[in-house]
Amino acid sequence: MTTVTDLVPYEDALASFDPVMGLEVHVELGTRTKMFCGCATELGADPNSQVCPTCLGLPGALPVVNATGVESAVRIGLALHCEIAEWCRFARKNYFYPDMPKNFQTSQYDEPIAYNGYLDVQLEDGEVFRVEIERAHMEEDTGKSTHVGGATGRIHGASHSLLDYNRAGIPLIEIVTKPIVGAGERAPEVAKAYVAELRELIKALGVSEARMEMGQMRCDVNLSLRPSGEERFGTRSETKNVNSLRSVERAARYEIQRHAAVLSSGGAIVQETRHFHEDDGSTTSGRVKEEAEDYRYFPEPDLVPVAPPKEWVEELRGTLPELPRLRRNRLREEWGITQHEMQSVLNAGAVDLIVATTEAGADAPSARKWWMGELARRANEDGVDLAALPITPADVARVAALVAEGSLNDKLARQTIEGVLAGEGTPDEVVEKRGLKVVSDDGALGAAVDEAIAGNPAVADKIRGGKVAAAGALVGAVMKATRGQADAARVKELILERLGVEG
Ligand SMILES: Nc1ncnc2c1ncn2[C@@H]1O[C@H](COP(=O)(O)OP(=O)(O)OP(=O)(O)O)[C@@H](O)[C@H]1O
Ligand SMILES: [Mg+2]
Ligand SMILES: [Mg+2]
Repeated sequence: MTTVTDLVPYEDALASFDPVMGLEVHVELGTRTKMFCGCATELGADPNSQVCPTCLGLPGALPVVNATGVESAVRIGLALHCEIAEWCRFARKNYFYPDMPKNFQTSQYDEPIAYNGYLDVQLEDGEVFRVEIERAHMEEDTGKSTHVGGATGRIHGASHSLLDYNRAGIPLIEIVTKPIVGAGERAPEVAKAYVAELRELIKALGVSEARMEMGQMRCDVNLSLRPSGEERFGTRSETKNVNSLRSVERAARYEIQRHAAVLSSGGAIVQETRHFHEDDGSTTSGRVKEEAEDYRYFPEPDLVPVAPPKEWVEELRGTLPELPRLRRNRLREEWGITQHEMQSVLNAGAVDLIVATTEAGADAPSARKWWMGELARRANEDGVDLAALPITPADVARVAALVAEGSLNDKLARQTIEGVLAGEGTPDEVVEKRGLKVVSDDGALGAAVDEAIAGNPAVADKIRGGKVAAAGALVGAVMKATRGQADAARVKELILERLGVEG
């Protein structure tokens, strides 16, 4: 399948070379309609059911700019601390590719809507690394080709290519970094952290769900090496459409090792696009890359220039949410957890759920405990996102409240959650229907306690002799006999009372 390429061990590559990276991230905006026409953007529609003369580039069709698309672009630019152009145009980027029905992509070239910004990213050890942003510009997505037939199902060897233009014309924002220098051996980690932070930012802005696995956000990883101490950049390779955080990190790492192998053996890097392969983490050659002039960029004659009024831009600046990194650090302190624990919460997609649960009245440790424990396990088992589980933060807060007031113990609380997930109703309804209340009534517990003492005379003697810790075994026996519904603390008190021992 993939051609085997010599690689230099990672540490050796870094001993002789300094990596330079450039990340281009494409984000599909969640607008209702396409960037230049009124076609719907919903996913999953029948192929070629969401197309019109404009997005198919038929002669005589005229595009119109999607105002929400521009607003999203400005908000992204502002959140990235960019300057916003007072006046800018779209440009035609001309190239032939079957998934691009117009034979050009409407993009922006030397007049991007946002430029000169930065995004601070936090690395695993807590250090903050600033990634400078060159520009964020508006453009449109291409269609989708599927290669079928033949032996491999890949483009080479397939007998047919099927084209679906539903995606053609969906608004994209392309965010391009300046060359990232000075990351050294941490370049792959920086790349991953940058894309992760950008994704959080995009989600916080509400402009896209930014689901990488669905292609709503994808990253091109440009990478070159220069001999340590050298000023001039080396020739870059560009690994296209990397679609997970882990893959971004792996692609950068692989390219560092591959470039080092080529350069160390006296070879030269070809400026080309490359494809990343999830299975073995390798990249293979794509096409030799056009230079900008090959695209014959020129200003789009069919679209008016975009001139965002200053007051409007300032108004949008006022609506920006708290930056995700700062919000995470604030919550981390409020919840009293480590950076590492916060990372797990983030990875689980649980930040907002925990916040909502605390807002519904739970304390942060309980909210975190349920979402990161029982519920994370369930989501994992069912292969769904935590947020997709059929339980609300208010439900979780109610369970936590029942535990806090002593009506439920841990085990019963888990059964209550199980009932809610099974669609049996609200936590109170589940408790009622399943009869899950903790039994703390002495009358009801007394018999079980007596039985436990009678059934374990040796343990009872130990306790009488002063070994209070041994009471745990008897508590366990009572819990078992009452199918977990006894109030464990009260049971222990009763046992000690019965045996005439001070607690
Ligand atoms: N020698 C280099 N080594 C590593 N990164 C580089 C180098 N030169 C430029 N870059 C980075 O590579 C990226 C290039 O993206 P850009 O969109 O500007 O151009 P492109 O890749 O030629 O165009 P396209 O949008 O068609 O892919 C930028 O992030 C830039 O900072
Ligand atoms: Mg680019
Ligand atoms: Mg590029």
